Amino acid sequence: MIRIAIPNKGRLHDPTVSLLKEAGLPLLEGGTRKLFAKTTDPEITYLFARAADIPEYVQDGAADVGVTGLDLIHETKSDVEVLLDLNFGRANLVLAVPEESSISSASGLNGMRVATEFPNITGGYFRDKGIDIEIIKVSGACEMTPHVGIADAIVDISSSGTTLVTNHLKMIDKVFSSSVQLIANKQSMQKNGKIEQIRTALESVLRAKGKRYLMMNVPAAHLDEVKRVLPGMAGPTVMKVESSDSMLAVHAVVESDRIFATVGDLKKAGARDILVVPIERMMP
Ligand SMILES: Nc1ncnc2c1ncn2[C@@H]1O[C@H](COP(=O)(O)OP(=O)(O)OP(=O)(O)O)[C@@H](O)[C@H]1O
Ligand SMILES: O=P(O)(O)OC[C@H]1O[C@H](OP(=O)(O)OP(=O)(O)O)[C@H](O)[C@@H]1O
Ligand SMILES: [Mg+2]
Repeated sequence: MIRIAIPNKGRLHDPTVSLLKEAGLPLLEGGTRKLFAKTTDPEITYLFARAADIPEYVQDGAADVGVTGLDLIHETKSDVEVLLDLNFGRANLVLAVPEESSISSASGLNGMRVATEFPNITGGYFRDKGIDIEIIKVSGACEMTPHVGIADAIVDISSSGTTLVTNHLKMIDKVFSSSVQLIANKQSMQKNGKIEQIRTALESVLRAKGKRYLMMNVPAAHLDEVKRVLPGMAGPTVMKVESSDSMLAVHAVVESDRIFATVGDLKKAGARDILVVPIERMMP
């Protein structure tokens, strides 16, 4: 039996649930007030927990696998296996001071107070630089603290940067770069191959996200031109069209961000009836 801890609410909940569904492990019974949910695999259950608690749940074996932010894994100093970068929930922990402050680098904060929800990461950052500061631990609304005389600077999460601007703060350094990770308990890793299967399924979804499947008909006389347009990764696959002697069906996998240009070039090279299809999963 494998128990996977996933964020019960907050901004990580929905994207986590969607990704698991795409990987073939949908939540069968949901609802944010539930503690557990089943999936199509009888050997796997979901446990709903706060994103910040998941690293320790996984470290201690309350869950075998977890989905949570790298910042939370480091902050809690959890001893877990990081299996896969799930490539969403990207955010930076940044060092920021009031807009009007003359301080422009971490060293300018020697002897001052820094408010944060991440005392361990923040402490480590300043220690590594040999800068002595006092950490003020807060559990939210960190941006407010410099304006009410509680702190001189903050280390807080920033993604679009809007919150900093709204609160008249400016970033002076990037402290930590985070995104959501798949993690596992170290002992559970040895239990069976199920965790590796989960990792592979998620990886195959992520790999497919940046790709599209292209299908087209190509008159045989134009095949060489069409092949020149199609980037060299895999294929293309070329098949005879049964009803025609001179027409070929060509299939290829193409990077999503090259689709627009590639389709134009394929048309010019003589391809017709071009279809662009999303790919659900790609296994090597
Ligand atoms: N813009 C953002 N603000 C806050 N956290 C973010 C942002 N983008 C990504 N994250 C990541 O989300 C995780 C925090 O998840 P959590 O569930 O606590 O967020 P939340 O949506 O702010 O929940 P809450 O409403 O309880 O504060 C961290 O790993 C953090 O790096
Ligand atoms: O750079 P931005 O895109 O503006 O995002 C960053 C902000 O979002 C988060 O706050 P959240 O909404 O989670 O509120 P909280 O502080 O109560 O957790 C985070 O703590 C920042 O304040
Ligand atoms: Mg928050």
